[in-house]
This record gives sequence, structure tokens and C-alpha cells, in this order.
Amino acid sequence: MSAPRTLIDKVWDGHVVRRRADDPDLIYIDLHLVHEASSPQAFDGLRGTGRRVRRPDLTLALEDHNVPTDSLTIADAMGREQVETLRRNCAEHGITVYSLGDGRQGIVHVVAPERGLVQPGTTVVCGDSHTSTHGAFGALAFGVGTGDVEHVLATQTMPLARPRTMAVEFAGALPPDVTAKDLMLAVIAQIGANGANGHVIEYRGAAIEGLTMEGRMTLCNLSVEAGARAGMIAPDEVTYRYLKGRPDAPSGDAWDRAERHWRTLPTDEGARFDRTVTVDAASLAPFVTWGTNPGQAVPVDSAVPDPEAFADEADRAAAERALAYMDLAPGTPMRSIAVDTVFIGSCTNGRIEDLRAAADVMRGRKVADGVTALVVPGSMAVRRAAEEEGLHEVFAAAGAQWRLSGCSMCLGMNADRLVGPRRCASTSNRNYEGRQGDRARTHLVSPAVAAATAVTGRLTPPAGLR
Ligand SMILES: CC(C)[C@H](C(=O)O)[C@@H](O)C(=O)O
Ligand code: SF4
Repeated sequence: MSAPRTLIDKVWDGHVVRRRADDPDLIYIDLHLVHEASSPQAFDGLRGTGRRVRRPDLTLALEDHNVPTDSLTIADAMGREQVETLRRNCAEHGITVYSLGDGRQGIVHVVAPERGLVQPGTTVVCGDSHTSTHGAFGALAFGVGTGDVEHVLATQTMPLARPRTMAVEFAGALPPDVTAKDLMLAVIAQIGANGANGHVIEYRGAAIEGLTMEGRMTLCNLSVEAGARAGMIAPDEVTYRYLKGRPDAPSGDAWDRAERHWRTLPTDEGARFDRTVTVDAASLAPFVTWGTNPGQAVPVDSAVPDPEAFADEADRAAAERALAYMDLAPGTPMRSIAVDTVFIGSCTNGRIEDLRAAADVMRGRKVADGVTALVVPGSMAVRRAAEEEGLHEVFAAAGAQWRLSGCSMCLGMNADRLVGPRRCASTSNRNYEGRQGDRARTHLVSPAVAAATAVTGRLTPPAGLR
């Protein structure tokens, strides 16, 4: 009987191409996702050394960061250049690219799973930190730098030091209105924005088993905001049901073989993690950030904390600086904070269930005067699914804008950028200074909280409308 192993260990061990003392392991990569913002130098590097892409068939490119969401024409010269460069690079190397205007286009971390490309027990990389999303399937998925993108393009492998393992155990069931987004904002508030540095997290417990694949993707997406290298969830019936029948998932005998393998992946009884953190899921509430990192978060029914209350000096200084940037005073009830913009979208919360949750809150209601609300589906497939259900009509009737898919207002790399000292409730994953625009102030929230906030014009949990 071999020693009990974690899910992380099993996927790692199954992908070591070469192991040598004093060297990082060389890991095989099953799926390489590419986007326009982080790939140009990598392709230049290949060209400079006369190398080709080793496995174009295991590489998929998408246009997401620089694309507009209100038109199929990229007005901005730099954005256009990025996208055209990606198209040229992909044509030169025989890589499939889902371009702006293609029905399969969308945010890389939304499209790959919905196609069935991300499968349990595989390794997935992309020159993008939120590649951690794909860990929801029990894949080992992580963001890599541009130099690594080049290495993977050329060799389909990557040298990697074995990460440490961390179990995040959720005790108890989720209360109503508490979503995967709230769970993870609570985890990051508990362990800190660097709390999982150097680790791959496995999320465990009944609250996780009860999440849909979409919720699991939201959770794993935010792993990197806790500093983790990746986040993973063991595959189960929920995973298999989601994958079956997707265009790029295995079918027939190949499915049966794959499923037999997938069922061997969950962490063995008695396997050890380097670290374990326990989170009381049953005591959580909808969370919202007050500061400029995702760990600076509190339940929406509480107040902006007093920096003086932080025991750690660095935390205190960070809180003071964050409150100055956010223009907030200690003790201000979160629910009294007025916003002028609401963004519903991104690879964290731009999937169909997220849009359903937002539409459920907005149905029959209106966006408050003076508030601009953007609803940006994470992919064109999500957009079509939402339209089939009539969600776009709910948003339009409420006065929200219904857009094409892309990263949009998640970051200031395209036309959906906030100008001036605007304040935004956003379903995205980052709230650092200038993230959504030069002086923009971001409050990270779940889709339901974003929708309720759009209706009242102030940070509001959905229960606040009932
Ligand atoms: C532009 C890209 C490399 C970046 C990332 O790595 O995550 C972006 O997607 C982000 O969310 O900040
Ligand atoms: S939606 Fe936001 S977080 Fe996700 S890949 Fe795009 S920019 Fe990065």
C-alpha cells in the first residue's frame, strides 16, 4: 500500500517529465491558454531563436483584455495592435484563436471551462494570474510569467519547484445569500492577501461539495488573491455532470476511461497537508471590501474598521493608506457608502449563474438615479444563454447596460475604464489603487450584492431589498 497522497500530489506526480536533485521538477503541461496582453514578448522570443510552437493543438488563444464590449471595432490604437499581434502570432504558429466577433470568444478563464477543455487531473497554464480558476475541476492550474509562456510554447513543459500544500476546510453549511465570492473574501480577510504564499490550496468540506461548478470557479479564481500559487477542488459528480457533453470534453469510451482516472484523484484518507486552515462557513455573511486589497473586507452589515484596531503595524499603515485612497472614515457603516458605478462581470463572476443571481435581484426594479450599471457576460456563450432566458431584458428594463464579452471594467486596459474619482461596486477580483481607472475606488462584492447596490445606489445586501 503506498502512502496516502493529496489531490495536489497526485496531479503533480502524474506530470513530472524529469526529476533531478537540486533542480525544480520539469512538469508536462496539458493545456496552454494564451491572451493578447501577456503573449507578444513570448512569441518574439520564439522568433528570435527560430523555434516553433511544440503543440499548437494543446494551445488556445483568446482576445479578452483589450477588446471593447460595446462594439466589434477596437477604437484604441494600442489595444488594436495587441489584438492584431496575437492574430498574426497564432496564424504563424497554427494556434486556434477565438477572436472578437467569434461566437466562442470571451474571457479565457470563462471560455476554456465552458468548452469542456479543462479536465480533472490535468495541468493548465496561462500568462495570467487568474488561471487558478481552473483548479475548480481538480486541475493543477496556475498563472505564469511571459518567460514561462515562451518556454511552454516551445516545449509544452515547465520547470517548477514543488509547492507546499494547504487545506482550507470549511466547517458547516453556507447561510442564505452567502455565495462563493463571500466565502473567499472571508477566507482572504482571515488569512490575509499573502496568507497562502507559496502554497497550492485544496478547498474541502460540505460547503464546497454543495457548490456548483460556477461557484467553485469563483472560489478558485480568488485563490491567487490570497497569494496562493493555485487552488483546487476534488472532482465529484458535480464536476462530471458539468463536463459531460461539452464540445471539447471526451466522449464515448474516452469519457469512460477518463472518468475512471478522475475518480482516483481525490485526496486519500490520512494524506497530510503542510498547513490546514479552518473557516466557519455557517457564520458568514455577504462580504464587501473597504480597502485596496481583497483581504480588506468585512460583512456588508458592519462598518469601515478603525486602523487603530489592527494589532500589526504594517496592517495599520496599510489600512490608513487604503482609507485615504478610498476616501472613507473609520466607523462608517458599509451600507451608507454611495457608489456611482456597478460592474457585473469578469472571470470571477461573469458566468451564467452570476448573471442569474444579479437578474433575480434586479427583476422588476430600477437602477438608482446617478448610477451606471454594466452587465458584461464572461463569454459570448454566456451572453447567448442569458438572452435565451431573457436576462438581458431584465437588465435593460432596470436600466443597466447589456454588453458583449470581455474583461471590461475589471481592469483599465480597454474602453470600459473609470475616469476620475469614481466609486464602483464590482464583482471582479482586484481592488488595488487605479485598477479600474486612474483614481477609481473599487468595492469587491458578489453579483447579488452588486445588483442590490445598483438598485439602492449604496452598498446593499439582497436582504436589504426584501
Ligand atoms: C493582464 C494580465 C497578465 C493580468 C493577470 O495576470 O492577471 C490581468 O488578467 C489581471 O487580472 O490583472
Ligand atoms: S476578467 Fe479581470 S481578472 Fe479576469 S483575466 Fe480579465 S482582467 Fe484578469
